[in-house]
Amino acid sequence: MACAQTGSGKTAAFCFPIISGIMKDQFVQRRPRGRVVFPLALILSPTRELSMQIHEEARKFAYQTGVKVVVAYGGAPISQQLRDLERGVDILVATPGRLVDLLERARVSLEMIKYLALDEADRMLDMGFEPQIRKIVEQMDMPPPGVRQTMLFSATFPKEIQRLASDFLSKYIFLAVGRVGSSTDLIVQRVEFVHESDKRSHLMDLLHAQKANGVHGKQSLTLVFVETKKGADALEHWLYVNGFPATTIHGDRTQQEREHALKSFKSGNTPILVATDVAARGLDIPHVAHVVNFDLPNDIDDYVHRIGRTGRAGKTGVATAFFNENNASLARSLAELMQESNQEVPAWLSRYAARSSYGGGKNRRFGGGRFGGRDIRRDSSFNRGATDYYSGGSTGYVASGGYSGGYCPGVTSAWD
Ligand SMILES: Nc1ncnc2c1ncn2[C@@H]1O[C@H](COP(=O)(O)OP(=O)(O)OP(=O)(O)O)[C@@H](O)[C@H]1O
Repeated sequence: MACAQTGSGKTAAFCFPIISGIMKDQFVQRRPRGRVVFPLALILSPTRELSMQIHEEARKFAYQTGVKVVVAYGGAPISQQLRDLERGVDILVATPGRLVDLLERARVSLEMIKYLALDEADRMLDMGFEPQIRKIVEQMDMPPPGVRQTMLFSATFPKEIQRLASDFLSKYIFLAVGRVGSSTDLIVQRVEFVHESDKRSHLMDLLHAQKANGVHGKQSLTLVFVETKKGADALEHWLYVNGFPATTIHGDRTQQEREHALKSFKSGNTPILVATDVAARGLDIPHVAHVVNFDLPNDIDDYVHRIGRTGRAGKTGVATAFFNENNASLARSLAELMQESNQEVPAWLSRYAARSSYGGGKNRRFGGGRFGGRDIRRDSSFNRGATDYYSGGSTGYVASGGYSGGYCPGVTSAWD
């Protein structure tokens, strides 16, 4: 179970060990049985675009190794994906829905899986995805934990989800770089008080100011997050008629439209992308200079992922949030997060924070101890072998700004 801030390079952190493991152990690739294929590794991610991105990265990393990487995701014709699978697959990158489809059609068997990676693991295991993940991991033919190696990666890891995740692991190591759920201080975070009715004109002011400062165009893209699909379409249209070429990505658009929008944004043809949370996690788009939370999410972890679309791989970025009374339940967690990453917290936000209590909205990570920012096995309420795990007197678990890990006795850490 591994946590590190957005943009810090988690994709490589799970891809390299998988590729290297496959090469080193020289697993005998099982020949397809009829039309069934037997991948050795499975990487699951919550969105189609993220699966595509991981596939592209993994293919680069596997260049000339002979390790074959194939992707399968929904919304695209299955026939091409089946043909790709038939050409051979060592690592399968997939979204859960399409994978279940392939398993039910008996075109993929998980019998030979040695490595299972869940990217954005907390999202994969929250309400929406848990049944599909359980089906894939526990009810098909995948080898049990211990026989396969399971890796869970995310920048955030709420307690409850850590608990759930432990079902898929045996004697696991918890690794955290920095504080779990924190945002990188490469991102300058600004929060502005904007009434609902003023949001559009405020956004327009921001965009005009950006333009005046030369921060506009191909080299400095702006990503605007809104709450609803309808809201995304409406804002895109409004921006367009007001002279700011924009495009949009959300769940009601066809996959082709989504891919086209992303391409147009990446290339700078439409330097503004209006998106729902479907674009919040994992997407690595160079030159995103500004993330605007036009509508703030209810969950602070979602905020962390959204702003993490900028300030990646050592680059700096800016994130602006429009806050008003409707977001009061987020005030406390937002103020704490900002403080933690050395940001200036406006006095009015601190006042909101002082008035509100934890547990508002869907602030899962405040379900108990602050930030859920550590290995839950250290909590006395979690008894499943907790003492055994730590009787080795290992190191601290999550140290702010440093590396830390919790180990089972006899397990060596990557940092030793
Ligand atoms: N060692 C490295 N040196 C330079 N760039 C790197 C290195 N490792 C990763 N990168 C680059 O950093 C960027 C961010 O990596 P990646 O997308 O894996 O982040 P992440 O930690 O998965 O973020 P998120 O939590 O948002 O999914 C990518 O463009 C990647 O190519």
